[in-house]
Amino acid sequence: MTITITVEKDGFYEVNGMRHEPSVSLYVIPAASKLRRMLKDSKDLIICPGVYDGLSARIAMELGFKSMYMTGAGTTASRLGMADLGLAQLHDMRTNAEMIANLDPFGPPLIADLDTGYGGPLMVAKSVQQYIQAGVAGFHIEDQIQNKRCGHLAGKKVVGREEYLTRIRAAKLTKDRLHSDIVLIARTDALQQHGYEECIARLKAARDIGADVGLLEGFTSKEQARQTVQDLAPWPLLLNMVENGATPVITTKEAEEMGFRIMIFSFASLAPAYMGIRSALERLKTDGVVGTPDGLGPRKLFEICGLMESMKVDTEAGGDGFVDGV
Ligand SMILES: C[C@](O)(C(=O)O)[C@H](CC(=O)O)C(=O)O
Repeated sequence: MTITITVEKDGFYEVNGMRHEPSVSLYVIPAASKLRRMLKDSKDLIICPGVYDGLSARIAMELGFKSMYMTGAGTTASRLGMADLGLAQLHDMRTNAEMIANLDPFGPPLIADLDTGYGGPLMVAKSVQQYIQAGVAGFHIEDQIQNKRCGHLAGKKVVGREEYLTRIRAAKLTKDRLHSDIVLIARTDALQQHGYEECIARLKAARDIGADVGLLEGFTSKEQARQTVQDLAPWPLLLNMVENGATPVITTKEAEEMGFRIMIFSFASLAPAYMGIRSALERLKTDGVVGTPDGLGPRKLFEICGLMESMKVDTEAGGDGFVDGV
């Protein structure tokens, strides 16, 4: 016999088509558990557009993406106005991740960049704890030195294997201590400095400590990407697709066929934001107007940012702020 239980957004659930009032809370599934289930219960590629602020996250949600990635490069660019050179610290990253992860409690789980973990084992433990408390569903932690840089720039340096594994161990112990489902993604940037074999050795060691997913940063060819999936199978791997970076363009279809389980697109919002904002400001400079298309007024933009839901919350509570609309 098959019993189909469908949990609705309001917490009511249906068993074989009959609607029931919840006697237990079925609907507050932590994002981390959601992501873990997505990894476990299906073989589908988990596609995460890179987002870097509230608006880019809202757009990803508007389009129905099932998961998102908070880019450290984008966070650094948007919050600090600086390049991805290890300048964003735990506070910058955690506050951004927390805001994005909590925009919609029923929304897509968020994977967030945790860079190097921002220090020694104690600091890694603190960082992981803060990500868990912020509602982040998964994070990657890497082996670059603290003065790190974007994984797609030359001149990267990594710490020794043992120090890297200390970071992974600190992360794993923290998530276990807090009984969190947060998905631990072990990233290595050792390819430039030490070559492919060292990357595989590092990732295998991270896997043996209990990392859930592996990430080899900056593949230089499609063959190498495919080979890594095979060399580490059946361990799930994440592919970071940065167009015009170190890796040739790999589509979601190709990544799925290669056997990757998660794919992040770090610059999916940042690069288009640059192009869009720049051309609008150019028009302003040359024509004296921004040239915003018809229909794209404040209301439309606020609707993307939850205007209707906010009005509903106020009205349901008896507020009179929106009785005459907006
Ligand atoms: C994935 C990454 O950590 C990010 O911040 O999005 C960056 C992206 C980039 O700067 O190219 C990385 O690959 O190091």
